[in-house]
Amino acid sequence: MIKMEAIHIQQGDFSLEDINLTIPSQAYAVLMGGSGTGKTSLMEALCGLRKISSGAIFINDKNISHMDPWDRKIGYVPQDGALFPHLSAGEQIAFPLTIKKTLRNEINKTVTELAELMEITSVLNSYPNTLSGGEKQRVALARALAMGPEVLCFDEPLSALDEELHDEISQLLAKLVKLKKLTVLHITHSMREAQSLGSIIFKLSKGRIINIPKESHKSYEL
Ligand SMILES: Nc1ncnc2c1ncn2[C@@H]1O[C@H](COP(=O)(O)OP(=O)(O)OP(=O)(O)O)[C@@H](O)[C@H]1O
Repeated sequence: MIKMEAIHIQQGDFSLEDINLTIPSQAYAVLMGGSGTGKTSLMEALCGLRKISSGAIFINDKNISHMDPWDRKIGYVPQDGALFPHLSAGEQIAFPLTIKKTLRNEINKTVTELAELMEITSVLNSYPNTLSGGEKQRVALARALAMGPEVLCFDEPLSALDEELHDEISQLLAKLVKLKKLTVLHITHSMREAQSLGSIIFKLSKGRIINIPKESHKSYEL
C-alpha cells in the first residue's frame, strides 16, 4: 500500500498543500489532471526525487519519507523514459544494481532475465539512439524493475507512442504488474488509457486529490 499523508511541496511560486493519497496494495492507480497541476511533482516526491516540506510517505506501513530514492523499492519510469545516451540497453538495466554495488554475476542474471521478459535480448548491446520507441520503453521498464520494486511509477509512459505501440506497451504494463504483484501509480492525460489500465482513478485538481468512482469514469469531465 502507498500512503501519502498531508504532503506539502513548495517549488518557486507553485505549492501543493495537505495532499492525501492512499493506494491499496496491488492496485493500479491512475493519476490524471490538467497540465501544471503538480502530478509529476507528487510522483517525484513519492520516489524521493523531490523534497517535501512536510507530511509523510508510507509504503506498506513503513515510513519512507526520509529514505534515499534507491532504498524506497520504487521503480520509476519518467516521462520519455529518460535513458542515458552513453549506456547500452544492458548497461541501463544494470545501472541501479551497479549503484547498489550488486555482485557482477547477480547483475548479469537479472539483466538476462529482464531482457527475456521484455523481449529485448537482441538489443542489449544497442544504444538508445538506435532503439525504436517501443524498445526504449521496454528498456526503461526493465531498468525500473531491476531492483525488484514493490511499487512502480509511470509518468505518461505511453504518450509518445503511436497507436499500435501504445496498445502493445499498455498490454505489457498490465501483464507485468499482475505477474510481479506490483502496486502502481501511473500519470496520464488519456481517459481511455486510465479506463483500460486503472483499477482506481484519481484527479489532481486545484490542489486537491479527487477519487473518481469507477462507475462514473466514462462520464467524468476532466
Ligand atoms: N524545480 C521547479 N522549480 C519551480 N517550479 C517548478 C519546478 N518544477 C516544476 N515546477 C512548477 O510546478 C508546477 C507543477 O509542475 P508538474 O510538472 O508537477 O505538473 P504536472 O501536473 O505534472 O504537469 P504536466 O501534466 O504538464 O506534465 C508547474 O507550475 C511547474 O512549472
